[in-house]
This record gives sequence, structure tokens and C-alpha cells, in this order.
Amino acid sequence: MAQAPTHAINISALGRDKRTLNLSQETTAIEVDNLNLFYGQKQALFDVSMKLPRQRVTAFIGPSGCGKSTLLRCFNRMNDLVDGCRIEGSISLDNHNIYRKGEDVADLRRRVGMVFQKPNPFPKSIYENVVYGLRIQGIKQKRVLDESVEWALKSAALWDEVKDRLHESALGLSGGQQQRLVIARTIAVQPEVLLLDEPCSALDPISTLKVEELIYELKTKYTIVIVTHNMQQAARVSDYTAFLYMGKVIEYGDTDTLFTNPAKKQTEDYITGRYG
Ligand SMILES: Nc1ncnc2c1ncn2[C@@H]1O[C@H](COP(=O)(O)OP(=O)(O)OP(=O)(O)O)[C@@H](O)[C@H]1O
Repeated sequence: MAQAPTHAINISALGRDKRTLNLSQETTAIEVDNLNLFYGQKQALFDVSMKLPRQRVTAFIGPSGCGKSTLLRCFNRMNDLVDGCRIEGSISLDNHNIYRKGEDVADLRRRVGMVFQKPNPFPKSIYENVVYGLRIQGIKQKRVLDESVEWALKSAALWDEVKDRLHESALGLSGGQQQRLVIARTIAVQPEVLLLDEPCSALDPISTLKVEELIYELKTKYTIVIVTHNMQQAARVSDYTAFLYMGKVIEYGDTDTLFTNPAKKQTEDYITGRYG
């Protein structure tokens, strides 16, 4: 076993109770089985098998280009949009292979919502951003839409800041508010899983803290997977962490153990800043 890191990450977490965390006792939301992914001739993921627990936050960490975003994008089949991208193996959401023939990918992307690095509100009002997915679903009743807007914005910890300007442009919000609006838009359609790809990297420290607190709140309802370059952030918000290196999952387990007592030398080298 590798020695404890010499200059360890501060693993003080947002209320994580490490005594209750044991991957083998969790209910699985997403199961990845022998996944290999290729961009044309280039293989980007190698034999990935892992179970992601329901209503927990799982972080993917690892050096640039190790495959974190690629793996995340498999969970709502975003990689289908990349020419020449091909996968082998399977990924199940609630015991159902999302790569099976005939899968309704639009519905999958409603069930598995995604938030990107740069906030991407639509050039519409705050209200219209939140109801966007509901309107696509054909929901028209004003009362239902109004209630959804209030619920989603409250869930995204944004309601108090915007309740008096719901019909103003979303583009007038700060970057941190825009990112929380995008999270509200994503949860308005009641997904099961939230994929967050570096959601704070374009935000200032105060907005980052708000989004991190929000992530922590949201996991009571959703399964969350977050890609982050920021190890302090992984340590703060996640229950479980996977360390990836060159397309492989090197180590995966509860966050406290991975950061304080990593089993693999490569993990230790990464979290102590020896490379990456
Ligand atoms: N659309 C694509 N076409 C071809 N290769 C790609 C594509 N997207 C990613 N790759 C390659 O796949 C590998 C994994 O990339 P990926 O973006 O998943 O890594 P990452 O760990 O998320 O990196 P970063 O932290 O820099 O975002 C890299 O070698 C990258 O160059």
C-alpha cells in the first residue's frame, strides 16, 4: 500500500459523513461494464468497469487528457455526436443498457442532464430558460410552468436573487448566477442524474462556493457525477472519487480514503502534485 501523501489535500468536506460511505453497500445508479472508447483509431478509454452510486456525488479526477470528460459524456451518449467515436462494452442506467438498439436518446438526455464548464444560458428570459425543456415536452399550463420555475430556481439556490426579474434576460446575470440558472434549467425536467463537467472553472471563488454548496444539496435528490481539475473541490463535494490516468480508472473509492490513503502509487503521485 502506498504511503499517506506528504502534502495532503485538505479533505474537509461539505458535511460528508465518511463512516457511512462504503461503495459495496450503495445502490447502483450507473454501471459501466468493460467500456472501451475509440475516437477513430485512437483509443481514449480502456476497460473501464465501475458502479456509480445513486444519490451520491462521484468525482472524476486526473491529469488533462486522461479521459474524464469522455467518460462523463458516455453517460448521456453525448459522444454519439462526435464523428468516428465508437464504444465497446455497456453502460446501464437503472439496470438498462443505454447503448441498446432503439434507445430513446432524447429521453436519455432528459433523464441524464449535463452542465458544462462555461455557463450557457439561452438568450431568453430567466423564466424561459427554466421552462425550456418543459415547453419541448408540450407543457403549456401557466400554473404548472410557474410552479416549476419557482421550484427549480429555489432548488438551484437562485430564487431569492432573481424572483423580481424573471422576465429579464438571463444574459444579464453574473457568471455564477448563470451557472445556477443552467442547473435550474437542467433539473426543471426532473432528471435522475446530473453530469457536471468542470462546472466551476469559469467562476469566481464566491460563486464556486455557492455552486459547491448547491451540489451538496442536490445530491439528496440526484445522482451527481462531476469532472474537476480541482482536487480541493473533489475533496469538498464528492463522496466517491475515481482517479483516471491515460484512459484507465486507476483507483476508485470513497473520497477520504483516496485522498488520505491511496492504494496506488500513481494516485498518490497525482494528489501530491508530482505530476499532472
Ligand atoms: N472529439 C474528439 N476527437 C478526438 N479525440 C478526442 C476528442 N475528445 C477528446 N479526445 C481525446 O481523448 C482523450 C481524452 O480526452 P478528454 O477530453 O476526455 O480528457 P479530460 O481528462 O477530460 O481532459 P481535460 O481535463 O483536459 O478536459 C485525449 O487524448 C483527447 O485528445
